[in-house]
Amino acid sequence: MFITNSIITDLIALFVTLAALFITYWKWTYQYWQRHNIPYLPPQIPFGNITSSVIGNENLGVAMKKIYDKMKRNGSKHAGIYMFNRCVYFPIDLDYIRNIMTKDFHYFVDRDFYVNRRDPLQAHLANLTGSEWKSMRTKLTPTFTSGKMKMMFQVMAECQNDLLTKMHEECLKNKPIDIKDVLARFTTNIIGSCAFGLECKALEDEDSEFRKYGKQIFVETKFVMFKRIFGMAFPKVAKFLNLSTIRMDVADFILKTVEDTIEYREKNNYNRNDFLQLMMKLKNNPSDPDEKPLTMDEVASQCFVFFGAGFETSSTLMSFALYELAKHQDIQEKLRVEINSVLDNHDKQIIYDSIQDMKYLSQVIDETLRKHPPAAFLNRTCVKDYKVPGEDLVIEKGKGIMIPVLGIHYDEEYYPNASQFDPERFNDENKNSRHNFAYLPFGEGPRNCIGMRFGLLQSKLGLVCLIQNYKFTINKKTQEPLRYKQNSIVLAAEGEIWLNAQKI
Ligand code: HEM
Repeated sequence: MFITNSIITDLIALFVTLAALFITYWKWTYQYWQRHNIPYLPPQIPFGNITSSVIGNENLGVAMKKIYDKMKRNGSKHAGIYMFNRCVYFPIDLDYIRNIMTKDFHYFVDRDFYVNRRDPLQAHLANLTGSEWKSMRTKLTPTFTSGKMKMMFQVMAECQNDLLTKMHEECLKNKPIDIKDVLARFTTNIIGSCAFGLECKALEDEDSEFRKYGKQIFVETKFVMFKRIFGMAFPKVAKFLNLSTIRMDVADFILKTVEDTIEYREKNNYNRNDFLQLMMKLKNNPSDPDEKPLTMDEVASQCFVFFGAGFETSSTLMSFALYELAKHQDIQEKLRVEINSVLDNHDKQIIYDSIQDMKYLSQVIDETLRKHPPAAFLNRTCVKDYKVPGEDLVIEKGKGIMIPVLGIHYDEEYYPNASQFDPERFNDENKNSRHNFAYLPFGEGPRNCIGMRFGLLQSKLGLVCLIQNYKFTINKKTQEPLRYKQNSIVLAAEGEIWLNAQKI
């Protein structure tokens, strides 16, 4: 049934009508924050306030920092942004952020990421929501106490010999070192050993499967990044389209590794005090008889997130720390003096207690995480209508919340001369004089990073071992000023960090 005599004219008319409807609907959506009298920045159809990240070359965390800077300059305590046509609440005042992450946490229990639960390995702690998350978090928390960390330290420490051997080989080549790659191999070995009792051989073997698949988890194509952002903006459409954001070959590898290791342990009655053993207990005989045992997919999902979250964030932290230390030789030397003097008091042994005694090392790490937080933003979903205290605003159930970590970490009000690397910002006096929520590298509240102690410990171990033995300088292959990669979940340097290392 044609309206005109030409099918082409009819199709054009249909297209124009649909485009007009789409634009009208989008424009109407883009009045949401104005209707609620909340400060906002003018959005652009169709990507809203994230055009630079979707089609440009800008990391999403950096885009959020720019929004933070503008809104803060305007004196706003909070704002509203648009991701495609999704309305997202953007708190700026640190007390508002504290309320969301801790005091009123029960309104904001879930994250605001798109998850396709039909994909394998997606039932992990970081993705779970509501009561499923709470129950899993309670089960996994005992794995990460300081007592457990102290116990695991010996296993971690054994991995430093392979790190030093690798560094020795790299130095013999007389070429710049891609330090992130070396350190990601080191943390892959640690997490493989501490979590699964496996020797990953990522430092020794250039083609180690763990390194190959580990890398795949974080190498994001533009298309996968687009699907992630699209899924955040349109979770229902993404679910309907069954959009997948996981690499099936990586999922198959992890699933098979976990299945084989569990089978071996069960057949041989082999017990090891590690993360996998705890998972096996939750699968076979949970302590509470009313508790549903974990399925193999659930067990493998937790292993997957611990593996992924465990090696990439810490190796990123160490790489940025070495970058800053290479740029600031005085700070590098001061750290080396502390390391040598503490180790002298511990028979030159890098043990758990000696690492705890290194105060300046903690400051260097804190300052690195301030300047280069691996998670440049955090997010939450509002799970029931929430009245913002002191404001005439109710955040409706289902709305997303974006917490601009990178923006806060560079706010001159909290960190004067913020682009300067200065570990003294984290001495006791300066630390105590700042608002607690001005520093969020591990998130905050009940949903903060469960592996924080583990991540800090392995990063400290790696830095102590390297700074004690090598002097680092920047190689000119490093692209400066440093820019962050666009298609990367964890903040990473564009073009990698290339260092020269000289044996001491
Ligand atoms: C320097 C190292 C690390 C950094 C900077 C880091 C950072 C973070 C951040 C920012 C979050 C989100 C917190 C929030 O939303 O409030 C997070 C969550 C998480 N991290 Fe880490 N992380 C690190 C190391 C680790 C390690 C070593 C593991 C595991 C072995 C781990 C496992 C997790 C898990 C499972 C979650 C989700 C927690 C939940 O939803 O309950 N992380 N991490």
